[in-house]
Amino acid sequence: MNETTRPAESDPLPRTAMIGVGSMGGAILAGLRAPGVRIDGPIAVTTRSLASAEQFAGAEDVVAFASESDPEANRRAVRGARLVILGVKPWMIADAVREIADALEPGAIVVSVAAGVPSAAIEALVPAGISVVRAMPNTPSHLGLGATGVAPGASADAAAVDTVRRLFETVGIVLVVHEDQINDVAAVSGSGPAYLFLYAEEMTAAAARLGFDEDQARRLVLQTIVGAAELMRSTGEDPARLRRNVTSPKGTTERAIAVLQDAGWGALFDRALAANVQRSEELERGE
Ligand SMILES: NC(=O)C1=CN([C@@H]2O[C@H](COP(=O)(O)OP(=O)(O)OC[C@H]3O[C@@H](n4cnc5c(N)ncnc54)[C@H](O)[C@@H]3O)[C@@H](O)[C@H]2O)C=CC1
Ligand SMILES: O=C(O)[C@@H]1CCC=N1
Repeated sequence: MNETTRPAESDPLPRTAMIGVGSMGGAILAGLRAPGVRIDGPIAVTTRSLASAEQFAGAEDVVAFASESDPEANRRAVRGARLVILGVKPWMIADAVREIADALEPGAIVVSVAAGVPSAAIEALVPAGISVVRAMPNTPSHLGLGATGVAPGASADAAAVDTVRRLFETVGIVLVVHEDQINDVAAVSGSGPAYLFLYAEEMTAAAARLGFDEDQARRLVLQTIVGAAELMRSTGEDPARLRRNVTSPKGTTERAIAVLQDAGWGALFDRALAANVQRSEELERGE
């Protein structure tokens, strides 16, 4: 596993197209549109609805095509692109790839962010010479705070991996992994923001039950999460040590932590991550 971080300055990314701009594609797109990110030409995107495409009207850095009103939208978007990001749902990937296959530029790189779609399934549908790379990003990419696993398919050489690594470094940190680890990346960081949001929901609800109003509860919980995350990030300290700093012997935190640990907190994460990986494996089997 090989981790890299966002570079201060690098060559422009090659011309890029994105098929499907939903939660994940939209987050990547927002990250790519941030000041300082340099791309060779406007990013071509396709949305399903015309209304979604119209939000980009007048933008200089994005050209949008809507597939509901233009049957050629996806093919138009990928023409001229050296880098094509597939941002549709896993079960739509095969149809999308069949649709664009013969419009792809020779030598283009196709990046799929879909959970549970092996690179080989995409490689079987594209012309020879196209490189397929899998990526497993997460939605904080929107703010340049993403964590992405990148795994080459058999068709991708080191240069293709490097280009995709650079793409995702513009929106956060990147781990280059073997494809057999990509489901694990999905379980940890791909889905990870949702676990944190669930924690925030539950903490806010519990705080409200203690008597805080909704706004007070939200502010206390949000600032606690942001502050604790920033403390971890800025000090680089082991979270166990930071936890011990909060946990006075015979104090209040100790009692609460004991409740969480007695409830099997650690084992619960093992089960949740295993369930996540299992779901990726089901998607691989088309279930
Ligand atoms: N949401 C997340 O946090 C993450 C999602 N992923 C992967 O990202 C992919 C997309 O997931 P989401 O963004 O959550 O789904 P989504 O439903 O929000 O986005 C998919 C988008 O594709 C569009 N679309 C569908 N068919 C299209 C077509 N023929 N032409 C153009 N656009 C089309 C839809 O209108 C929608 O906006 C999935 O494969 C998922 O496994 C990966 C990592 C994290
Ligand atoms: O829930 C999903 O299937 C996708 C993959 C990782 C995060 N969201």
